[in-house]
Amino acid sequence: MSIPGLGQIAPQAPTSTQRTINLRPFGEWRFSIPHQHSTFSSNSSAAGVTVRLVAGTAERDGTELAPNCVYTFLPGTKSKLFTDQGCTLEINNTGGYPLEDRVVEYPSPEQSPMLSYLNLHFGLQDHERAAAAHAQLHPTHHLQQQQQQQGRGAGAGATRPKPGPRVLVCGPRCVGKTSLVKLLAALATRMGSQPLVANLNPTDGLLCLPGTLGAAVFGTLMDVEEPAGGFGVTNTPISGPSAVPVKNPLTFYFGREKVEDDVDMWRQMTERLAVLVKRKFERNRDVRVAGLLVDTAPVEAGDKEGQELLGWAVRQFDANYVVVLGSEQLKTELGQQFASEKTSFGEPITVLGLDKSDGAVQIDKGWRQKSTETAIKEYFFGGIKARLSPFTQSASFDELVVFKAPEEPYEGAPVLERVEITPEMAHWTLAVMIASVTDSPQAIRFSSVLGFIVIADVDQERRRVKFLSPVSGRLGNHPLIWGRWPEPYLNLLA
Ligand SMILES: Nc1ncnc2c1ncn2[C@@H]1O[C@H](COP(=O)(O)OP(=O)(O)OP(=O)(O)O)[C@@H](O)[C@H]1O
Repeated sequence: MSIPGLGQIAPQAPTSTQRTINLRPFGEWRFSIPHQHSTFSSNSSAAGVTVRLVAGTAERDGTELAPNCVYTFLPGTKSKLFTDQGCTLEINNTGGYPLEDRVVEYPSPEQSPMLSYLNLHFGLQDHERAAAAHAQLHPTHHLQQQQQQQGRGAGAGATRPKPGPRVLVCGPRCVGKTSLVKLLAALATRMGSQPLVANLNPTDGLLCLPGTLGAAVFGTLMDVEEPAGGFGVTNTPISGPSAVPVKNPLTFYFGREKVEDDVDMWRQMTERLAVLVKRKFERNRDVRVAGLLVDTAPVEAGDKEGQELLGWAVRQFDANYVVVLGSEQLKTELGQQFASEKTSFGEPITVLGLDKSDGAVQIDKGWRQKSTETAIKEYFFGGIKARLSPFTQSASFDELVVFKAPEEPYEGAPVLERVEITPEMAHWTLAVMIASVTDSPQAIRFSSVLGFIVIADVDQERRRVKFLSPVSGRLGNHPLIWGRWPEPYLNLLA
């Protein structure tokens, strides 16, 4: 018998952390697992929320989940699983993460924005097939010989081999631009294609830290588990052994958060990236035929300067499709801008408007900052699949050559200034450039990034600096660039 007030604790209903959901065709399971912060600690060793595909098909941004495999989605992931044929998913939150999720189903596929995204993919595949047929009819070596005989360089007009579709995806903030680029890249690779993907939005990094612009060939499976869904830092050779094939990005160090922070530098880097993309097209038939997908920074309707910069990018990359997500007005404005323009191959520039998914959500400043911190941590210490041990190195001030991007860019400002190491640099991430310390500041600024180090400690009296590097060995005569962003939010050695 129990005495009221002093009796036994009423038996608790067992709280199950596992549940099963069924999705109809074209349904989505949308989920968000907040970044971990000090007030929350997981009550188990589970690294995140796990999902198993029990029946049917499911994919994250175009990359399919294998049946019966357990996938772990980590804190800091905001995404969806989509099914075209219907599926059953088993979701397990043994760690008790504050998961927010919901199932979204549409009365018919026509009402899901995914249908238009898939149709875009099929349209691009047609274009790719046409480019492949063109390549078959006009083998490159023959064309190059022809150009040489005619005394024309590789840039000469109509005889150049025509690449596959070059698609620039744009739109206002957080409408799902990156998700669409990921989806199109993943679907293309599923068809055996090897498209190039370029990122012109410094707030994100493509297979690299935020603050960079870059491009990479996507010819293999993407990592569905990492928070950035295959575009993050854990998919590169620096991240060590990986179950998912790594990609080799070509990266420029912008060192600022937004395009507006240094428009002139952004233009110059975009122009150089486009030159390298075209060079890749010239040298690799498969990549050329698969074409290009370009992700861009947010631009709103009515933003004349933003649209002018989009126009610049379209011309540099010779894009023949401009996909505008989530703004009919922006689509109209860009349609007018490109109405009478043609690519260098004489193709019209087609502006397509697509609806945004209502699942694409605004990412607030705090979430972004946490994602940036996570990317930096993962770069040096690895993710859940592969832990990395960065090397702590010590050097005298005279051994490192550091350049700094000017605080506030102004017309005629030097691209870089040589600086002494100071305590102010502690905890900043510096880019290691593929250049020599004897190169000109211009050559260093526009060389590509070899990797990053983080300054751990500066001892001004002894003129020594301690830093973390993902690889052992001296930096040799590689110069370093100290950018203006991402700021040192965290002490990696704490
Ligand atoms: N259908 C969806 N369901 C759930 N989440 C989604 C969906 N589509 C996109 N998201 C998520 O919404 C967020 C914003 O999407 P995304 O990053 O693709 O937008 P964006 O337009 O590229 O953003 P930005 O303007 O910051 O570059 C991301 O976390 C993405 O994973």
